[in-house]
Amino acid sequence: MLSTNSVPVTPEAIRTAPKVLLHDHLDGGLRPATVIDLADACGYRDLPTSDVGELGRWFTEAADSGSLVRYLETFAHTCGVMQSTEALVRVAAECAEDLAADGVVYAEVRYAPELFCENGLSLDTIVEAVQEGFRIGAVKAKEAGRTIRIGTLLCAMRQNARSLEIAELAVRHRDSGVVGFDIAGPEAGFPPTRNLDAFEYLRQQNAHFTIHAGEAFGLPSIWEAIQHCGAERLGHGVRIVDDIKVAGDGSVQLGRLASYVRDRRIPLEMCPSSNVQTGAAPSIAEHPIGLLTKLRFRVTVNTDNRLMSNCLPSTEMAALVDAFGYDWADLRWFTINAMKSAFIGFDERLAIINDVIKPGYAALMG
Ligand SMILES: O=c1[nH]cnc2c1ncn2[C@H]1C[C@H](O)[C@@H](CO)O1
Ligand SMILES: [Zn+2]
Repeated sequence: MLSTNSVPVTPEAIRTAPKVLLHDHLDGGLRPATVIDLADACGYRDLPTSDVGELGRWFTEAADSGSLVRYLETFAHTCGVMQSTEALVRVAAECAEDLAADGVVYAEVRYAPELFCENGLSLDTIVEAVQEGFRIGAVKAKEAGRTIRIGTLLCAMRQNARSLEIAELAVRHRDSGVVGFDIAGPEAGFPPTRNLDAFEYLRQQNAHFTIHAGEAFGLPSIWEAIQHCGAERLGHGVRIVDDIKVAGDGSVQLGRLASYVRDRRIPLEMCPSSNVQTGAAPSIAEHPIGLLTKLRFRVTVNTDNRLMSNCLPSTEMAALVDAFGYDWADLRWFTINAMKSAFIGFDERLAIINDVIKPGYAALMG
């Protein structure tokens, strides 16, 4: 029951609420002005425009293609300007600052180190530069009165054959901020089972991983990710609705895979705006997140790519409030779901839930 002293659930108030982000790509979250600065500094000449406003709009429009493969083409420009340690440090620092300014208290930010080797940087140097950037950004955020903790996920690209090497890199850096592993890139034609050796290695090492699955391909991809590979979480996972039947009278029947995902509390890293852009969902209002939330799957709300979707964690939540009428209790539920599902240790997760998230929402709920 909400108190009469409850703060109205406005976009501004949502920005102040504590939020947890599990699915955000470093190379999909640059500030447009930074893309232009970095392009100038490194002599990258392929940007479609050097006007900050136009470039921001270009990324959103180009990503708005209805296809994951075309959406992914826009990353050529961000990765193109991230080929030096200076650029990586800057992008990571700004990422931490931007997320903290939006009220994020814990974020897992991911990227594929293999995409930043064009000028000869080693994979280890790349990871160290990004960690340094996150450290600097968190310090700057602290100076601005915001506390943020960032964990890093390393992605291997599905179309390349480097996943074991990247999994080993993640384990090598596990004590300096890398908390897990993922596979990203085109889903159709690149099933997660192509990377079984990497997943086997990670499980042997007691390491954590999530898998992009059920975004541009359906149930077989989700089933393989969970039952063959052992994914702890699903990146997107929207297509799990293909295994749920809603009858005309509103009664709902879950298939075996959907039941398994819900029963095992497998976290769904849902990214509504990104899904509308790639065609995985027709609109925010018709996004499966509404049904999955009603059915109490372990739903979390994420940005995927802040630059390509022109979004922030707070604006994704505000869009859901608009579409589904969610209140503070719902937003707190998404946030606690995400914190419970993070890849950092139990004691740290519990401390953030009890000391930061619950008091933050209590203040808003009155
Ligand atoms: O939503 C996505 N699905 C699959 N791959 C993605 C998505 N968003 C970004 N990526 C890719 C492009 C990036 O270069 C890479 C690593 O962050 O991950
Ligand atoms: Zn993603």
